[in-house]
Amino acid sequence: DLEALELEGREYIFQLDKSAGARKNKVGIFEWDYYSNITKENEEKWIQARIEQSQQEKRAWEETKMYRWQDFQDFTLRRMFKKYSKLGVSALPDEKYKQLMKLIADMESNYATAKICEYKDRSKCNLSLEPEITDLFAKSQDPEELKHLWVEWHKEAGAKARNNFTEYVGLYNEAAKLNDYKDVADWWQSEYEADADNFEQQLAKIWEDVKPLYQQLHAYVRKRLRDKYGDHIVSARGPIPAHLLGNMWAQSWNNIQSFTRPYPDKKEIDITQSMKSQNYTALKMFQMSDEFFRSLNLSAMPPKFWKNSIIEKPTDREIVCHASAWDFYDGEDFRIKMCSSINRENFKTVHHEMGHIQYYLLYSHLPIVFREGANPGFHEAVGDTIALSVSSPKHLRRVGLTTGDAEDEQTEINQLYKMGLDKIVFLPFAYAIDQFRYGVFRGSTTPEDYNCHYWKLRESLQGLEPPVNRTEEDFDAAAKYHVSANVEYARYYVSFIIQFQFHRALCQLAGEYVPEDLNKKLVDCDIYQSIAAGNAFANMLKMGSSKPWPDAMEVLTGQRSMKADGLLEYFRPLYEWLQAENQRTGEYIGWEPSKMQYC
Ligand SMILES: C=C(C[SeH])C(=O)N1CCC[C@H]1C(=O)O
Ligand SMILES: [Zn+2]
Repeated sequence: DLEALELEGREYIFQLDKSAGARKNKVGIFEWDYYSNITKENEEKWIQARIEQSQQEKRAWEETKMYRWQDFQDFTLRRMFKKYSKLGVSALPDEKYKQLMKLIADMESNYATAKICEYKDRSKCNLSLEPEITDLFAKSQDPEELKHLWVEWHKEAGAKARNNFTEYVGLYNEAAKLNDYKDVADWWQSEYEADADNFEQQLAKIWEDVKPLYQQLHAYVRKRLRDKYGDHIVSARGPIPAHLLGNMWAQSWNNIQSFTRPYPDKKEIDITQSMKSQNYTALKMFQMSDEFFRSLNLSAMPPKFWKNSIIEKPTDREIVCHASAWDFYDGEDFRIKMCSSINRENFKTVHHEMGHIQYYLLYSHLPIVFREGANPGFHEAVGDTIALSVSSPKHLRRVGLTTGDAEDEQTEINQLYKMGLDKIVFLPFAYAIDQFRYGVFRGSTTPEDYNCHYWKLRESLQGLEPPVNRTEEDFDAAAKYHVSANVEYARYYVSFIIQFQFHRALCQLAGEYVPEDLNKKLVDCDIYQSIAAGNAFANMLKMGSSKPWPDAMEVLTGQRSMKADGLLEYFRPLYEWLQAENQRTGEYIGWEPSKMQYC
Protein backbone atom coordinates (compact mmCIF):
# COMPACT_ATOMS: atom_id res chain seq x y z
CA ASP A 1 0.00 0.00 0.00
CA LEU A 2 1.01 3.67 -0.41
CA GLU A 3 1.92 4.03 3.26
CA ALA A 4 4.51 1.24 3.04
CA LEU A 5 5.85 2.49 -0.30
CA GLU A 6 6.33 5.98 1.14
CA LEU A 7 8.11 4.52 4.16
CA GLU A 8 10.40 2.57 1.84
CA GLY A 9 10.95 5.74 -0.21
CA ARG A 10 11.95 7.63 2.92
CA GLU A 11 14.51 4.96 3.88
CA TYR A 12 15.92 5.05 0.36
CA ILE A 13 16.19 8.80 -0.10
CA PHE A 14 17.86 9.44 3.26
CA GLN A 15 20.37 6.71 2.47
CA LEU A 16 20.99 8.23 -0.96
CA ASP A 17 21.38 11.66 0.64
CA LYS A 18 24.02 10.37 3.01
CA SER A 19 26.06 8.80 0.20
CA ALA A 20 25.65 11.95 -1.90
CA GLY A 21 27.21 13.89 0.99
CA ALA A 22 30.21 11.55 1.12
CA ARG A 23 30.68 11.92 -2.67
CA LYS A 24 30.50 15.72 -2.51
CA ASN A 25 33.00 15.76 0.35
CA LYS A 26 35.48 13.66 -1.65
CA VAL A 27 35.15 15.67 -4.87
CA GLY A 28 35.32 18.90 -2.86
CA ILE A 29 38.72 17.96 -1.47
CA PHE A 30 40.07 17.27 -5.00
CA GLU A 31 38.52 20.52 -6.26
CA TRP A 32 40.08 22.49 -3.38
CA ASP A 33 43.48 20.90 -4.11
CA TYR A 34 43.22 21.99 -7.75
CA TYR A 35 41.90 25.53 -7.12
CA SER A 36 44.58 26.13 -4.49
CA ASN A 37 47.41 24.64 -6.55
CA ILE A 38 46.82 24.83 -10.29
CA THR A 39 48.81 22.00 -11.88
CA LYS A 40 48.02 19.55 -14.70
CA GLU A 41 48.28 16.70 -12.20
CA ASN A 42 45.77 18.27 -9.82
CA GLU A 43 43.44 19.09 -12.72
CA GLU A 44 43.47 15.46 -13.84
CA LYS A 45 42.87 14.16 -10.31
CA TRP A 46 39.93 16.52 -9.89
CA ILE A 47 38.40 15.55 -13.25
CA GLN A 48 38.89 11.86 -12.47
CA ALA A 49 37.11 12.30 -9.13
CA ARG A 50 34.27 14.14 -10.92
CA ILE A 51 33.91 11.28 -13.43
CA GLU A 52 33.66 8.67 -10.66
CA GLN A 53 31.10 10.83 -8.88
CA SER A 54 29.02 11.23 -12.05
CA GLN A 55 29.00 7.46 -12.66
CA GLN A 56 27.80 6.83 -9.10
CA GLU A 57 25.17 9.58 -9.46
CA LYS A 58 23.91 8.02 -12.71
CA ARG A 59 23.37 4.65 -11.00
CA ALA A 60 21.60 6.30 -8.07
CA TRP A 61 19.44 8.29 -10.45
CA GLU A 62 18.26 5.11 -12.22
CA GLU A 63 17.13 3.76 -8.83
CA THR A 64 15.42 7.01 -7.80
CA LYS A 65 13.30 6.87 -10.95
CA MET A 66 11.66 3.67 -9.64
CA TYR A 67 9.83 5.49 -6.85
CA ARG A 68 6.41 7.06 -7.41
CA TRP A 69 7.44 9.96 -5.21
CA GLN A 70 4.97 12.41 -6.82
CA ASP A 71 2.19 10.55 -4.92
CA PHE A 72 3.91 10.69 -1.52
CA GLN A 73 2.05 12.56 1.24
CA ASP A 74 5.06 14.13 2.91
CA PHE A 75 6.11 17.54 1.41
CA THR A 76 9.76 17.25 2.45
CA LEU A 77 10.06 13.75 1.02
CA ARG A 78 8.57 14.87 -2.30
CA ARG A 79 10.90 17.88 -2.40
CA MET A 80 13.96 15.68 -1.76
CA PHE A 81 12.97 13.23 -4.50
CA LYS A 82 12.22 16.13 -6.87
CA LYS A 83 15.71 17.55 -6.39
CA TYR A 84 17.36 14.14 -6.82
CA SER A 85 15.29 13.49 -9.94
CA LYS A 86 17.50 16.03 -11.78
CA LEU A 87 20.80 14.32 -12.57
CA GLY A 88 22.61 17.48 -13.77
CA VAL A 89 25.73 17.47 -15.95
CA SER A 90 26.29 13.82 -14.98
CA ALA A 91 23.57 13.02 -17.51
CA LEU A 92 26.20 13.46 -20.24
CA PRO A 93 27.92 10.32 -21.53
CA ASP A 94 31.34 9.90 -19.85
CA GLU A 95 33.44 11.20 -22.75
CA LYS A 96 31.35 14.37 -23.17
CA TYR A 97 31.23 14.86 -19.42
CA LYS A 98 35.01 14.65 -19.25
CA GLN A 99 35.39 17.09 -22.17
CA LEU A 100 33.05 19.60 -20.53
CA MET A 101 34.95 19.40 -17.22
CA LYS A 102 38.23 19.92 -19.10
CA LEU A 103 36.91 22.97 -20.99
CA ILE A 104 35.75 24.62 -17.77
CA ALA A 105 39.02 23.79 -15.98
CA ASP A 106 41.06 25.19 -18.87
CA MET A 107 39.04 28.44 -19.05
CA GLU A 108 39.31 28.81 -15.28
CA SER A 109 43.07 28.22 -15.21
CA ASN A 110 43.59 30.55 -18.18
CA TYR A 111 41.81 33.28 -16.21
CA ALA A 112 43.62 32.50 -12.95
CA THR A 113 47.11 32.48 -14.49
CA ALA A 114 46.69 35.31 -17.05
CA LYS A 115 49.54 37.86 -16.88
CA ILE A 116 50.02 41.20 -18.68
CA CYS A 117 52.84 43.72 -19.10
CA GLU A 118 53.15 47.03 -17.29
CA TYR A 119 52.16 50.25 -19.08
CA LYS A 120 55.29 52.15 -18.15
CA ASP A 121 57.85 49.37 -18.33
CA ARG A 122 56.76 47.01 -21.13
CA SER A 123 59.57 44.59 -20.24
CA LYS A 124 57.83 43.77 -16.96
CA CYS A 125 55.16 41.22 -17.90
CA ASN A 126 54.24 39.51 -14.68
CA LEU A 127 51.15 41.45 -13.60
CA SER A 128 48.35 39.18 -12.24
CA LEU A 129 44.79 40.36 -11.79
CA GLU A 130 45.10 40.11 -8.00
CA PRO A 131 46.59 42.14 -6.55
CA GLU A 132 48.65 43.97 -9.17
CA ILE A 133 46.18 44.84 -11.96
CA THR A 134 43.32 45.42 -9.54
CA ASP A 135 45.41 47.84 -7.48
CA LEU A 136 46.69 49.72 -10.53
CA PHE A 137 43.18 49.99 -11.94
CA ALA A 138 41.88 51.27 -8.61
CA LYS A 139 44.52 53.95 -8.24
CA SER A 140 45.57 55.12 -11.73
CA GLN A 141 44.06 58.34 -13.05
CA ASP A 142 45.98 58.15 -16.31
CA PRO A 143 43.48 57.30 -19.10
CA GLU A 144 46.25 55.88 -21.29
CA GLU A 145 47.54 53.58 -18.55
CA LEU A 146 43.98 52.47 -17.76
CA LYS A 147 43.34 51.83 -21.46
CA HIS A 148 46.50 49.71 -21.71
CA LEU A 149 45.55 47.60 -18.66
CA TRP A 150 42.00 47.20 -19.93
CA VAL A 151 42.99 46.15 -23.48
CA GLU A 152 45.74 43.76 -22.33
CA TRP A 153 43.58 42.06 -19.69
CA HIS A 154 40.67 41.60 -22.12
CA LYS A 155 43.09 40.05 -24.64
CA GLU A 156 44.68 37.61 -22.17
CA ALA A 157 41.64 36.62 -20.13
CA GLY A 158 38.84 37.18 -22.64
CA ALA A 159 39.86 36.53 -26.25
CA LYS A 160 41.89 33.45 -25.30
CA ALA A 161 38.80 31.76 -23.86
CA ARG A 162 36.61 32.22 -26.94
CA ASN A 163 37.07 28.77 -28.53
CA ASN A 164 36.79 26.82 -25.27
CA PHE A 165 33.70 28.84 -24.36
CA THR A 166 32.05 28.10 -27.71
CA GLU A 167 32.54 24.35 -27.27
CA TYR A 168 31.45 24.55 -23.59
CA VAL A 169 28.14 26.14 -24.65
CA GLY A 170 27.36 23.22 -26.96
CA LEU A 171 28.10 20.50 -24.42
CA TYR A 172 26.44 22.32 -21.54
CA ASN A 173 23.28 22.77 -23.64
CA GLU A 174 23.34 19.03 -24.43
CA ALA A 175 23.41 18.35 -20.70
CA ALA A 176 20.49 20.76 -20.22
CA LYS A 177 18.39 18.90 -22.78
CA LEU A 178 19.21 15.55 -21.14
CA ASN A 179 17.69 17.07 -17.98
CA ASP A 180 14.53 18.07 -19.84
CA TYR A 181 15.43 21.75 -19.96
CA LYS A 182 15.19 23.71 -23.24
CA ASP A 183 18.73 25.03 -22.74
CA VAL A 184 21.09 26.14 -19.96
CA ALA A 185 19.24 29.46 -19.59
CA ASP A 186 16.08 27.50 -18.72
CA TRP A 187 18.11 25.28 -16.37
CA TRP A 188 19.75 28.21 -14.53
CA GLN A 189 16.42 29.96 -14.14
CA SER A 190 14.78 26.85 -12.72
CA GLU A 191 16.90 27.42 -9.59
CA TYR A 192 14.58 30.34 -8.76
CA GLU A 193 11.46 28.17 -8.82
CA ALA A 194 9.51 30.78 -10.75
CA ASP A 195 6.92 29.54 -13.22
CA ALA A 196 7.70 29.75 -16.98
CA ASP A 197 9.53 32.94 -18.06
CA ASN A 198 8.32 34.67 -14.91
CA PHE A 199 11.83 34.92 -13.48
CA GLU A 200 13.00 37.07 -16.40
CA GLN A 201 9.91 39.23 -15.99
CA GLN A 202 10.87 39.72 -12.34
CA LEU A 203 14.39 40.76 -13.37
CA ALA A 204 12.97 43.20 -15.96
CA LYS A 205 10.54 44.71 -13.44
CA ILE A 206 13.34 45.29 -10.94
CA TRP A 207 15.40 47.03 -13.62
CA GLU A 208 12.42 49.19 -14.61
CA ASP A 209 12.13 50.31 -10.97
CA VAL A 210 15.85 51.02 -10.50
CA LYS A 211 16.81 52.43 -13.94
CA PRO A 212 15.75 56.06 -13.25
CA LEU A 213 17.99 56.13 -10.16
CA TYR A 214 20.86 54.58 -12.10
CA GLN A 215 20.50 57.09 -14.95
CA GLN A 216 20.71 59.99 -12.51
CA LEU A 217 23.86 58.53 -10.93
CA HIS A 218 25.35 57.78 -14.36
CA ALA A 219 24.74 61.35 -15.53
CA TYR A 220 26.31 62.84 -12.41
CA VAL A 221 29.40 60.60 -12.59
CA ARG A 222 29.82 61.28 -16.33
CA LYS A 223 29.87 65.01 -15.59
CA ARG A 224 32.44 64.64 -12.81
CA LEU A 225 34.63 62.46 -15.09
CA ARG A 226 34.28 65.02 -17.88
CA ASP A 227 35.33 67.75 -15.46
CA LYS A 228 38.43 65.70 -14.65
CA TYR A 229 39.47 64.16 -17.97
CA GLY A 230 38.01 66.66 -20.46
CA ASP A 231 35.27 66.31 -23.05
CA HIS A 232 37.60 64.79 -25.64
CA ILE A 233 37.68 61.69 -23.39
CA VAL A 234 34.25 61.85 -21.69
CA SER A 235 31.41 63.20 -23.87
CA ALA A 236 28.46 65.20 -22.53
CA ARG A 237 25.70 62.93 -23.84
CA GLY A 238 27.32 59.65 -24.80
CA PRO A 239 28.14 56.45 -22.86
CA ILE A 240 31.01 56.54 -20.33
CA PRO A 241 34.27 54.87 -21.51
CA ALA A 242 34.45 51.64 -19.47
CA HIS A 243 38.09 52.00 -18.39
CA LEU A 244 37.66 55.20 -16.30
CA LEU A 245 35.54 53.80 -13.46
CA GLY A 246 38.15 52.26 -11.18
CA ASN A 247 37.17 48.64 -11.83
CA MET A 248 38.16 46.34 -14.69
CA TRP A 249 34.50 45.48 -15.46
CA ALA A 250 32.98 48.80 -14.28
CA GLN A 251 30.77 46.75 -11.95
CA SER A 252 31.54 48.96 -8.94
CA TRP A 253 32.72 52.57 -9.21
CA ASN A 254 33.84 52.98 -5.62
CA ASN A 255 37.46 53.65 -6.53
CA ILE A 256 36.57 56.97 -8.16
CA GLN A 257 34.60 58.10 -5.09
CA SER A 258 37.45 60.23 -3.75
CA PHE A 259 37.46 62.68 -6.68
CA THR A 260 33.78 62.60 -7.65
CA ARG A 261 31.91 62.72 -4.33
CA PRO A 262 29.20 65.40 -3.98
CA TYR A 263 30.82 67.32 -1.11
CA PRO A 264 34.60 67.07 -1.56
CA ASP A 265 35.38 69.30 1.40
CA LYS A 266 33.71 66.82 3.74
CA LYS A 267 36.02 64.29 5.39
CA GLU A 268 37.06 61.33 3.23
CA ILE A 269 35.38 58.14 4.49
CA ASP A 270 37.59 55.66 2.67
CA ILE A 271 38.67 53.23 5.39
CA THR A 272 41.57 51.80 3.35
CA GLN A 273 43.92 54.43 4.78
CA SER A 274 42.93 53.79 8.39
CA MET A 275 43.16 50.02 7.87
CA LYS A 276 46.70 50.41 6.59
CA SER A 277 47.75 52.89 9.27
CA GLN A 278 46.32 50.55 11.94
CA ASN A 279 48.38 47.67 10.50
CA TYR A 280 45.35 45.56 9.63
CA THR A 281 46.20 42.04 8.47
CA ALA A 282 44.10 39.58 6.47
CA LEU A 283 43.58 37.60 9.68
CA LYS A 284 42.36 40.68 11.54
CA MET A 285 39.78 41.35 8.81
CA PHE A 286 38.47 37.79 9.17
CA GLN A 287 38.46 37.96 12.97
CA MET A 288 36.49 41.23 12.90
CA SER A 289 33.92 39.74 10.56
CA ASP A 290 33.64 36.60 12.69
CA GLU A 291 33.15 38.81 15.75
CA PHE A 292 30.32 40.74 14.07
CA PHE A 293 28.43 37.55 13.28
CA ARG A 294 28.97 36.26 16.84
CA SER A 295 27.67 39.57 18.22
CA LEU A 296 24.35 38.68 16.58
CA ASN A 297 24.25 35.30 18.35
CA LEU A 298 25.09 33.62 15.02
CA SER A 299 27.67 30.85 14.70
CA ALA A 300 31.37 31.16 15.45
CA MET A 301 33.74 29.83 12.79
CA PRO A 302 34.66 26.20 13.69
CA PRO A 303 38.32 25.22 14.35
CA LYS A 304 38.79 23.61 10.93
CA PHE A 305 37.84 26.90 9.30
CA TRP A 306 40.84 28.71 10.77
CA LYS A 307 43.07 25.71 10.12
CA ASN A 308 42.17 24.95 6.48
CA SER A 309 41.29 28.36 4.95
CA ILE A 310 43.70 30.19 2.64
CA ILE A 311 43.32 33.93 3.23
CA GLU A 312 46.47 35.26 1.54
CA LYS A 313 47.92 34.66 -1.91
CA PRO A 314 50.63 31.98 -1.72
CA THR A 315 53.96 32.95 -3.29
CA ASP A 316 55.08 29.46 -4.32
CA ARG A 317 52.29 28.37 -6.66
CA GLU A 318 49.42 29.42 -8.93
CA ILE A 319 45.96 29.45 -7.36
CA VAL A 320 42.47 30.61 -8.32
CA CYS A 321 42.52 33.95 -6.51
CA HIS A 322 38.86 34.80 -7.04
CA ALA A 323 37.38 34.68 -3.52
CA SER A 324 35.25 31.65 -2.68
CA ALA A 325 33.64 29.90 0.30
CA TRP A 326 33.52 26.11 0.51
CA ASP A 327 31.18 23.61 2.22
CA PHE A 328 32.64 20.09 2.53
CA TYR A 329 29.27 18.70 3.65
CA ASP A 330 30.63 16.95 6.74
CA GLY A 331 29.39 19.47 9.30
CA GLU A 332 32.91 20.50 10.35
CA ASP A 333 35.05 21.40 7.35
CA PHE A 334 34.22 24.87 5.93
CA ARG A 335 36.83 27.05 4.18
CA ILE A 336 37.45 30.36 2.47
CA LYS A 337 40.06 30.79 -0.24
CA MET A 338 40.92 34.44 -0.87
CA CYS A 339 43.97 36.44 -1.94
CA SER A 340 43.28 39.23 0.57
CA SER A 341 44.56 42.77 0.16
CA ILE A 342 44.18 45.30 2.97
CA ASN A 343 41.58 47.69 1.61
CA ARG A 344 37.89 48.63 1.83
CA GLU A 345 36.90 46.46 -1.11
CA ASN A 346 38.48 43.34 0.40
CA PHE A 347 37.04 44.10 3.85
CA LYS A 348 33.61 43.97 2.19
CA THR A 349 34.53 40.75 0.37
CA VAL A 350 35.62 39.12 3.63
CA HIS A 351 32.12 39.75 5.02
CA HIS A 352 30.63 38.48 1.77
CA GLU A 353 32.54 35.20 2.02
CA MET A 354 31.95 34.83 5.78
CA GLY A 355 28.26 35.19 5.00
CA HIS A 356 28.47 32.09 2.84
CA ILE A 357 30.10 30.17 5.71
CA GLN A 358 27.39 31.36 8.15
CA TYR A 359 24.73 30.00 5.80
CA TYR A 360 26.60 26.66 5.49
CA LEU A 361 26.80 26.42 9.31
CA LEU A 362 23.16 27.37 9.90
CA TYR A 363 21.78 24.73 7.53
CA SER A 364 24.37 22.02 8.23
CA HIS A 365 21.76 20.00 10.17
CA LEU A 366 19.63 19.60 7.00
CA PRO A 367 19.75 16.75 4.45
CA ILE A 368 22.56 17.38 1.96
CA VAL A 369 20.13 18.17 -0.83
CA PHE A 370 18.72 21.16 1.13
CA ARG A 371 22.17 22.54 2.00
CA GLU A 372 21.99 25.39 -0.45
CA GLY A 373 20.52 28.90 -0.60
CA ALA A 374 16.74 29.27 -0.66
CA ASN A 375 17.66 30.48 -4.13
CA PRO A 376 21.21 31.30 -5.38
CA GLY A 377 20.65 35.02 -4.64
CA PHE A 378 20.08 34.31 -0.95
CA HIS A 379 23.55 32.83 -0.60
CA GLU A 380 25.12 35.93 -2.13
CA ALA A 381 23.06 38.25 0.05
CA VAL A 382 23.98 37.01 3.56
CA GLY A 383 27.41 38.60 3.89
CA ASP A 384 26.46 41.71 1.95
CA THR A 385 23.50 42.30 4.28
CA ILE A 386 25.84 42.29 7.28
CA ALA A 387 28.30 44.49 5.35
CA LEU A 388 25.56 47.12 4.96
CA SER A 389 25.71 47.56 8.75
CA VAL A 390 29.51 47.34 8.87
CA SER A 391 29.87 50.10 6.24
CA SER A 392 27.61 52.52 8.14
CA PRO A 393 29.47 55.57 9.57
CA LYS A 394 28.12 54.62 12.99
CA HIS A 395 29.77 51.19 12.87
CA LEU A 396 33.01 52.45 11.35
CA ARG A 397 33.27 54.91 14.22
CA ARG A 398 32.48 52.10 16.68
CA VAL A 399 35.45 50.06 15.45
CA GLY A 400 37.72 53.08 15.10
CA LEU A 401 37.97 53.06 11.31
CA THR A 402 36.63 56.59 11.00
CA THR A 403 36.67 59.38 13.54
CA GLY A 404 34.50 62.22 14.70
CA ASP A 405 31.66 64.19 13.41
CA ALA A 406 28.12 62.93 13.54
CA GLU A 407 26.09 62.87 10.38
CA ASP A 408 25.19 66.14 8.76
CA GLU A 409 23.17 66.32 5.55
CA GLN A 410 26.18 66.64 3.25
CA THR A 411 28.14 63.81 4.85
CA GLU A 412 25.05 61.64 4.58
CA ILE A 413 24.82 62.35 0.85
CA ASN A 414 28.51 61.50 0.47
CA GLN A 415 27.88 58.23 2.34
CA LEU A 416 24.87 57.32 0.17
CA TYR A 417 26.87 58.23 -2.92
CA LYS A 418 29.67 55.90 -1.85
CA MET A 419 27.16 53.08 -1.23
CA GLY A 420 25.43 53.84 -4.54
CA LEU A 421 28.71 53.46 -6.46
CA ASP A 422 28.70 49.88 -5.20
CA LYS A 423 25.08 48.88 -5.09
CA ILE A 424 23.21 50.90 -7.75
CA VAL A 425 26.02 50.67 -10.31
CA PHE A 426 26.28 46.90 -9.96
CA LEU A 427 22.70 46.11 -11.04
CA PRO A 428 22.89 46.84 -14.79
CA PHE A 429 26.26 45.09 -14.89
CA ALA A 430 24.89 41.88 -13.34
CA TYR A 431 21.80 42.11 -15.55
CA ALA A 432 23.98 42.42 -18.68
CA ILE A 433 26.21 39.43 -17.81
CA ASP A 434 23.38 36.91 -17.71
CA GLN A 435 21.19 38.55 -20.33
CA PHE A 436 24.23 37.96 -22.54
CA ARG A 437 24.58 34.31 -21.55
CA TYR A 438 20.83 33.62 -21.79
CA GLY A 439 21.11 34.75 -25.41
CA VAL A 440 24.17 32.56 -25.97
CA PHE A 441 22.56 29.44 -24.50
CA ARG A 442 19.33 30.07 -26.43
CA GLY A 443 21.26 30.48 -29.66
CA SER A 444 20.01 34.02 -30.35
CA THR A 445 23.64 35.08 -29.84
CA THR A 446 26.01 33.06 -32.03
CA PRO A 447 29.83 32.98 -31.86
CA GLU A 448 29.91 35.37 -34.83
CA ASP A 449 28.27 38.05 -32.72
CA TYR A 450 29.35 37.22 -29.14
CA ASN A 451 31.21 40.51 -28.67
CA CYS A 452 28.74 42.65 -30.59
CA HIS A 453 25.83 41.44 -28.42
CA TYR A 454 27.90 41.72 -25.24
CA TRP A 455 28.67 45.40 -25.92
CA LYS A 456 25.11 46.17 -27.07
CA LEU A 457 23.96 45.05 -23.62
CA ARG A 458 26.78 46.91 -21.85
CA GLU A 459 25.85 50.09 -23.71
CA SER A 460 22.07 49.82 -23.35
CA LEU A 461 22.02 48.74 -19.71
CA GLN A 462 25.14 50.32 -18.19
CA GLY A 463 25.61 53.30 -20.51
CA LEU A 464 29.23 52.29 -21.15
CA GLU A 465 31.39 51.97 -24.25
CA PRO A 466 34.67 50.14 -24.81
CA PRO A 467 37.82 52.33 -24.61
CA VAL A 468 38.87 51.05 -28.05
CA ASN A 469 36.99 49.51 -30.97
CA ARG A 470 36.18 45.83 -30.62
CA THR A 471 35.92 42.98 -33.15
CA GLU A 472 34.96 39.30 -33.05
CA GLU A 473 38.62 38.49 -32.48
CA ASP A 474 37.84 39.69 -28.96
CA PHE A 475 35.63 37.99 -26.39
CA ASP A 476 35.29 40.54 -23.62
CA ALA A 477 32.63 38.67 -21.62
CA ALA A 478 35.16 35.99 -20.59
CA ALA A 479 37.42 38.65 -19.10
CA LYS A 480 34.97 38.42 -16.17
CA TYR A 481 35.70 35.51 -13.80
CA HIS A 482 32.20 34.05 -13.73
CA VAL A 483 31.97 33.70 -17.51
CA SER A 484 35.35 31.88 -17.65
CA ALA A 485 34.48 29.83 -14.55
CA ASN A 486 30.91 28.83 -15.50
CA VAL A 487 29.32 30.59 -12.49
CA GLU A 488 25.77 31.85 -12.98
CA TYR A 489 25.47 35.60 -12.34
CA ALA A 490 21.78 36.50 -11.93
CA ARG A 491 22.32 35.42 -8.30
CA TYR A 492 24.15 38.68 -7.66
CA TYR A 493 21.46 40.77 -9.34
CA VAL A 494 18.91 39.11 -7.04
CA SER A 495 21.23 39.50 -4.04
CA PHE A 496 21.75 43.25 -4.53
CA ILE A 497 17.96 43.68 -4.39
CA ILE A 498 16.93 41.30 -1.59
CA GLN A 499 19.83 42.34 0.69
CA PHE A 500 18.06 45.69 1.14
CA GLN A 501 14.80 43.92 1.98
CA PHE A 502 16.72 41.85 4.56
CA HIS A 503 18.65 44.87 5.87
CA ARG A 504 15.48 46.93 6.37
CA ALA A 505 13.76 44.10 8.28
CA LEU A 506 16.83 43.45 10.44
CA CYS A 507 17.24 47.16 11.18
CA GLN A 508 13.62 47.42 12.35
CA LEU A 509 14.05 44.33 14.53
CA ALA A 510 17.22 45.85 16.00
CA GLY A 511 15.38 49.09 16.76
CA GLU A 512 17.88 50.80 14.47
CA TYR A 513 15.37 51.91 11.86
CA VAL A 514 12.00 53.53 12.43
CA PRO A 515 10.32 54.83 9.24
CA GLU A 516 9.84 58.64 9.42
CA ASP A 517 12.00 58.90 12.57
CA LEU A 518 14.93 61.15 11.57
CA ASN A 519 17.04 59.74 14.42
CA LYS A 520 16.57 56.20 13.18
CA LYS A 521 17.45 56.40 9.49
CA LEU A 522 18.09 53.35 7.35
CA VAL A 523 21.41 54.76 6.07
CA ASP A 524 22.68 54.91 9.64
CA CYS A 525 21.50 51.50 10.76
CA ASP A 526 24.02 49.18 12.40
CA ILE A 527 22.57 45.91 13.72
CA TYR A 528 25.83 45.04 15.56
CA GLN A 529 25.11 43.10 18.83
CA SER A 530 21.39 42.81 18.13
CA ILE A 531 20.34 39.31 19.22
CA ALA A 532 16.79 39.94 18.01
CA ALA A 533 18.03 40.68 14.50
CA GLY A 534 20.49 37.79 14.55
CA ASN A 535 17.87 35.28 15.66
CA ALA A 536 15.46 36.42 12.94
CA PHE A 537 18.21 36.15 10.31
CA ALA A 538 19.08 32.66 11.56
CA ASN A 539 15.44 31.56 11.43
CA MET A 540 15.43 32.28 7.70
CA LEU A 541 18.92 30.96 6.90
CA LYS A 542 18.57 27.66 8.76
CA MET A 543 15.82 26.68 6.27
CA GLY A 544 18.37 26.27 3.45
CA SER A 545 16.42 25.25 0.35
CA SER A 546 13.98 23.00 2.27
CA LYS A 547 11.11 25.31 1.33
CA PRO A 548 10.49 27.55 -1.73
CA TRP A 549 12.37 30.83 -1.26
CA PRO A 550 9.21 33.03 -0.78
CA ASP A 551 8.56 31.05 2.42
CA ALA A 552 12.09 31.79 3.63
CA MET A 553 11.93 35.48 2.72
CA GLU A 554 8.56 35.81 4.47
CA VAL A 555 10.01 34.51 7.73
CA LEU A 556 12.35 37.51 7.93
CA THR A 557 10.69 40.30 5.95
CA GLY A 558 6.99 39.46 5.73
CA GLN A 559 7.37 39.85 1.95
CA ARG A 560 7.08 36.93 -0.48
CA SER A 561 8.70 38.51 -3.55
CA MET A 562 11.88 40.35 -4.44
CA LYS A 563 11.18 44.06 -4.84
CA ALA A 564 13.33 47.15 -5.33
CA ASP A 565 11.43 48.98 -2.57
CA GLY A 566 14.11 48.29 0.05
CA LEU A 567 16.91 49.62 -2.14
CA LEU A 568 14.88 52.64 -3.32
CA GLU A 569 13.96 53.55 0.25
CA TYR A 570 17.60 53.34 1.31
CA PHE A 571 18.78 55.59 -1.54
CA ARG A 572 15.83 58.02 -1.69
CA PRO A 573 17.80 61.01 -0.27
CA LEU A 574 20.55 60.41 -2.85
CA TYR A 575 18.03 60.11 -5.69
CA GLU A 576 16.51 63.47 -4.75
CA TRP A 577 19.95 65.09 -4.45
CA LEU A 578 21.09 63.71 -7.84
CA GLN A 579 17.94 64.94 -9.59
CA ALA A 580 18.44 68.43 -8.17
CA GLU A 581 22.16 68.46 -8.97
CA ASN A 582 21.74 67.23 -12.57
CA GLN A 583 18.99 69.84 -13.00
CA ARG A 584 21.32 72.52 -11.65
CA THR A 585 24.16 71.60 -14.01
CA GLY A 586 21.80 70.90 -16.90
CA GLU A 587 23.32 67.44 -17.35
CA TYR A 588 21.76 65.28 -20.06
CA ILE A 589 20.09 62.23 -18.47
CA GLY A 590 20.76 58.95 -20.31
CA TRP A 591 23.13 58.39 -23.22
CA GLU A 592 23.14 58.68 -27.00
CA PRO A 593 24.54 55.84 -29.15
CA SER A 594 28.26 55.26 -28.84
CA LYS A 595 30.61 56.22 -31.68
CA MET A 596 32.89 53.28 -30.89
CA GLN A 597 32.87 50.34 -33.33
CA TYR A 598 32.08 46.97 -31.81
CA CYS A 599 29.57 45.28 -34.14
C1 LIG B 1 33.00 37.59 -3.99
C2 LIG B 1 32.51 36.82 -4.89
C3 LIG B 1 32.57 35.33 -4.74
SE1 LIG B 1 30.87 34.49 -4.61
C4 LIG B 1 31.94 37.36 -6.16
O1 LIG B 1 32.20 36.78 -7.19
N1 LIG B 1 31.15 38.48 -6.19
C5 LIG B 1 30.67 39.23 -5.03
C6 LIG B 1 29.94 40.42 -5.60
C7 LIG B 1 29.78 40.22 -7.06
C8 LIG B 1 30.70 39.04 -7.47
C9 LIG B 1 31.88 39.56 -8.28
O2 LIG B 1 32.96 39.70 -7.71
O3 LIG B 1 31.69 39.81 -9.49
ZN1 LIG C 1 29.43 34.98 -3.04
